[in-house]
Amino acid sequence: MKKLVEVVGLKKHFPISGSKKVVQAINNISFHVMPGETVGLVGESGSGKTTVGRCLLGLTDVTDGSILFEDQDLAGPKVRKKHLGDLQIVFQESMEALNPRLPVFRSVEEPLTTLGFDAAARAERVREVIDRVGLSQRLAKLYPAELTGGQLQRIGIARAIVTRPKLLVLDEPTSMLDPTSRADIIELLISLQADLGMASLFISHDLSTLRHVSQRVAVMYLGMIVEQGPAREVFGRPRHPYTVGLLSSVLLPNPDLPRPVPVALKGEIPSPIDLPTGCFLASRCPLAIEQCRAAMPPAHPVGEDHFVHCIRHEALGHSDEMSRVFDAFERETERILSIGARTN
Ligand SMILES: Nc1ncnc2c1ncn2[C@@H]1O[C@H](COP(=O)(O)OP(=O)(O)OP(=O)(O)O)[C@@H](O)[C@H]1O
Repeated sequence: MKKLVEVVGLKKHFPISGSKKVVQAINNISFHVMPGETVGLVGESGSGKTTVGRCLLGLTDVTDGSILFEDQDLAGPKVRKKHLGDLQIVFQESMEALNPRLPVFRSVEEPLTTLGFDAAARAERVREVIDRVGLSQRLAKLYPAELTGGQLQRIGIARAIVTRPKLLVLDEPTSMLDPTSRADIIELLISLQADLGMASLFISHDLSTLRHVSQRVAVMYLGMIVEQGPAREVFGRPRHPYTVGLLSSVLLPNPDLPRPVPVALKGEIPSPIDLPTGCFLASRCPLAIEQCRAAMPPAHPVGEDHFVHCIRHEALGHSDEMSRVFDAFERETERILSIGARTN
């Protein structure tokens, strides 16, 4: 099957005013999204997830590399224009994407106006998507300030799907919501995707949500993808010390879960302005050896469609301790996601 989106060697560096240095937000990443699939992009705050989404949408220019959509480079203005309605984004807070002075249906129809739809076609599409996201038509006449967080997020989703996109970028779409609204929105997104056949890039630092929604997942650290592969493999048998550390840290607040964690990352995250040579994780990784500090590790295949940038991935092994941690992670995921089901 043809790839829907292919990102090749993407770099994004932000200049710092009054300095020759730059913020190295994205450092040579490559990944793809197949039609209809959900790819999860996970990483701690500042790892570059939002910047990847913004580059895809053309909201920020890229420093190097290319983004292909159905084999065409989006860098060409004509190609970007041709695919304007094909790529859409849902932000963490839809309030920011909506005009506070307009009833929300006007914000939902805006992307159609840009695409040149006439008033009657716009009205029909808006009615259709308001229904589809589970809101009453009455609510669409209200102003953003009159809606709850969950309703606003549904409006943000309606606005994004109104052009019938092939790729939806979801940038932390549930992180500002209470647990019940969060579970509802996740279920809505899953059902929309099944009905409309859209692909999505689901950006989140919430591993439990990503485990639930993604078919494949890419783990970011300091602007690099350190591990990518099928979600069940990456979450069930992670092969990069950073992924193991990230999963272990989710479980730490719960005293009933196993410890000590299999990989405890030490120290501070290096600054994206002064990145170290070699592996960016070396200063924090308990498995690091001299060679890790000498050169950036290339991608090692560790399974079908599963890669890690780590020369020590074999040393990670797969202990009983680690299995218990990941079983506990699965149970924690089920528990969190069942909250919405129970309260509905
Ligand atoms: N406009 C900008 N100018 C300068 N630096 C920026 C800009 N936007 C992002 N950055 C920097 O780029 C890096 C990546 O930021 P980004 O927001 O993409 O990370 P993130 O993983 O999405 O984090 P979060 O989960 O907190 O949103 C950070 O160091 C951030 O400070």
